[in-house]
Amino acid sequence: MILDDLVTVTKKRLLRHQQVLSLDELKQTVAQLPKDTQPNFLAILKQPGLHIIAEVKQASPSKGTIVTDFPYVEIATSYEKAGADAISVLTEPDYFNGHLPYLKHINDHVSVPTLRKDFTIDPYMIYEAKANGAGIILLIVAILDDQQLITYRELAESLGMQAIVEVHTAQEVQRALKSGANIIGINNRNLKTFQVDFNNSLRLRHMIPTTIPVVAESGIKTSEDVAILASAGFNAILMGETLMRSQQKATLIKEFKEAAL
Ligand SMILES: O=P(O)(O)OC[C@@H](O)[C@@H](O)c1c[nH]c2ccccc12
Repeated sequence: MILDDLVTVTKKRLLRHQQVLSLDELKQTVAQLPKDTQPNFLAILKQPGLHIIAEVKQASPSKGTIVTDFPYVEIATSYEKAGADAISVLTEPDYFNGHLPYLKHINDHVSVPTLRKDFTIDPYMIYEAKANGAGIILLIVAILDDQQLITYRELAESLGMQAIVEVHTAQEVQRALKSGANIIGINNRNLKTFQVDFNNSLRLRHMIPTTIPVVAESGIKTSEDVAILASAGFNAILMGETLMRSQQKATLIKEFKEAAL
């Protein structure tokens, strides 16, 4: 199963990274950084309206290569200029063609918060996210146990970052809530089968109290989709492929912002 493979390759990569830079050394680097390097994403989400997290992604296991031309810094700056509230950057190399330095380069050129989009399975990766300028990390409930969900989120928050706790099922929503998640992302894509069901986020939204910001993720394509999610009470949408495939990314973001009003 692909999610298991992703966890396996991530574990191997983690060991390689730790051979180059130990956890202690990485922690020392992070200790030099100011806590609030990026605007607080939770505070942004708590402002009224539907916020847009625009994703920089070259490939995915379900779609293969999405774009061959990939000027990731330009893409990120055009997202920001068009009004994106945050930028998601894939850093997973084996299945998404991501690269951790992309995050650093993008952070050097934008001022909105960035999300390190990866399969976080170890505190080391949370320090890496911080060292590369991220303001947000992703915690996928399907690959973490209850204790990890708590300690990883608390670690991120102690470093001045926020965690999007990602769920796909009702049971996972319950686990996310129990862990004290401050931001929940409902993925329309089942990461085990890659099937996308746009209604998944709409079905699960009501389980989450309105005090906790909720992000709808994956398979969002049209202004109509955006309008539906806005009226269903979502605080943000996370959009990747639709924007990556568009020749007019900025226009599209502006259209989506209009549709959300
Ligand atoms: O490209 P889409 O369908 O707009 O989806 C974006 C985002 O939701 C998706 O990339 C994603 C959601 N959760 C993830 C976890 C890992 C990797 C990728 C993802």
